[in-house]
Amino acid sequence: MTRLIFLGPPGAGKGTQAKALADFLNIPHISTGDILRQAITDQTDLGKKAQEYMDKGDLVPDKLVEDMVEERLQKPDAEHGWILDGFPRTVAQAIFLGELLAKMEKDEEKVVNLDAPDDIVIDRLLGRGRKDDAEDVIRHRLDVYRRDTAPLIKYYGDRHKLLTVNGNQSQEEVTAELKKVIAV
Ligand SMILES: Nc1ncnc2c1ncn2[C@@H]1O[C@H](COP(=O)(O)OP(=O)(O)OP(=O)(O)O)[C@@H](O)[C@H]1O
Ligand SMILES: Nc1ncnc2c1ncn2[C@@H]1O[C@H](COP(=O)(O)O)[C@@H](O)[C@H]1O
Repeated sequence: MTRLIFLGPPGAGKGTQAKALADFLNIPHISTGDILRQAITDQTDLGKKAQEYMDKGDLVPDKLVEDMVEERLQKPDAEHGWILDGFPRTVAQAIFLGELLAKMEKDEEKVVNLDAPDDIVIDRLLGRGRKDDAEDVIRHRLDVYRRDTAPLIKYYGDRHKLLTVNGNQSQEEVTAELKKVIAV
């Protein structure tokens, strides 16, 4: 059973790799950013609440994202594994997820830390062209990552759940390294 969490700065390639690996393993790729962007497109209550945070590159409040993830992980397609991309992003979210998975008796998750240097990820994101990929917003998202999300590397390392993969390689090389690392 594969339950993987992808950690890493914006632009490290989490979405790209999570999608490739989820297709390969035939399990759902659950991206909280994708779910939130869809909610904005659909103009749901959640989307309306999330939009101002996302446009600025700030984190959406924990409770909104936690409820969304709890609902998603209980869907039938998530029964036999998943890859979570973009969640958790704060220690509070990690504690929430740990308790949720323990309650669901599915708490043998592993965490992949996919890293790449700032100059590389900034270049990649400028080329991606999403609404929140303007340079000032990218730099803010990197600051938010360092302040709120990077502490999760130690959090999961302390719990012996952390695997590390170098995101500063070609997409094919990263995929190959990932497959090797998750096989151990
Ligand atoms: N190994 C790679 N080499 C070069 N470009 C890459 C690589 N991996 C991903 N990219 C490109 O970099 C951009 C960002 O990748 P991706 O969306 O997967 O990152 P992310 O970590 O999910 O970012 P975010 O957290 O901002 O959503 C995309 O345009 C993608 O095509
Ligand atoms: N786990 C999350 N907590 C708070 N805010 C989140 C979370 N996941 C996504 N967001 C918001 O969505 C954008 C884009 O996320 P990507 O993972 O880069 O697609 C992010 O900046 C937050 O505003």
